[in-house]
Amino acid sequence: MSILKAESLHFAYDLDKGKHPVLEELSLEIDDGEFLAIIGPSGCGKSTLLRLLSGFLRPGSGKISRKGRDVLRPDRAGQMIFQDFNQLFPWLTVEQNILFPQYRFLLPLKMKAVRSGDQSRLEGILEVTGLNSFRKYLPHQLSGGLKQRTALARSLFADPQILFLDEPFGSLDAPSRMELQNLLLRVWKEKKRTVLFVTHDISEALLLADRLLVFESRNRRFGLYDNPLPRPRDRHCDEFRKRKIELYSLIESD
Ligand SMILES: Nc1ncnc2c1ncn2[C@@H]1O[C@H](COP(=O)(O)OP(=O)(O)OP(=O)(O)O)[C@@H](O)[C@H]1O
Repeated sequence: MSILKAESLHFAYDLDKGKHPVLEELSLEIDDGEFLAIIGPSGCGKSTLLRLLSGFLRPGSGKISRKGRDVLRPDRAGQMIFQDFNQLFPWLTVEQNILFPQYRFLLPLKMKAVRSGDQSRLEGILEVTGLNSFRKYLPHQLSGGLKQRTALARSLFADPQILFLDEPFGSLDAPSRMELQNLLLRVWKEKKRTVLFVTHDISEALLLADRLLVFESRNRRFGLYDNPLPRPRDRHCDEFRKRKIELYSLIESD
């Protein structure tokens, strides 16, 4: 069943010297529980598309709907995570950061104010994201990988239908990146959420996604491709390498 639908999207940024067109005639339907990666060269419009689909931007023309209802603004059904390590509140601990979106009216946030249902959900999320022993840490005491884990945990706590991830692991070193890729896959399988994932990294897209939206060049062409690789995926096998080369040639074919 489809959870998110974009129909004939057009989008241009307004600049002093006129319009800067980014997307033209983009239509897309995303299934509930699907993992879609969005890839393409720098500046092709990946983040813009994610911001449109999540309601942070409005299209110039065309329509976006979630389960049949127009998407007119961001809401809790969709949670966004960015590449930036500084998306946490520096004065709140890991667990307070996770709780904050639901308890922001209760500042200063006392843990005893947390409802028991939320407390057990928090424990589950700290467990699945491996953050239990860091729950009392402040963001400045965390590595980049732990900060991104906390951002993911916070998004999960809001219990979204869709996770919008904009290069969330882009600033991490290779081992932390692999660790978080595995964590995301685990969470995706366990929680059965829809994931839209922007990345520069073709291997990362092939490793994670069911389907890929590939901006093939800077002139606003795109294609949708199923990822036939069976899970769990091995990035060193011949089939993986072959698909990677095919995708590279699509992106560079301009
Ligand atoms: N707020 C803005 N105002 C004007 N132009 C913008 C704005 N944000 C992005 N752009 C331009 O729109 C185009 C698409 O940007 P976008 O960030 O969506 O691309 P991207 O594919 O995500 O790039 P990258 O991979 O480098 O992050 C680029 O040419 C960019 O310079």
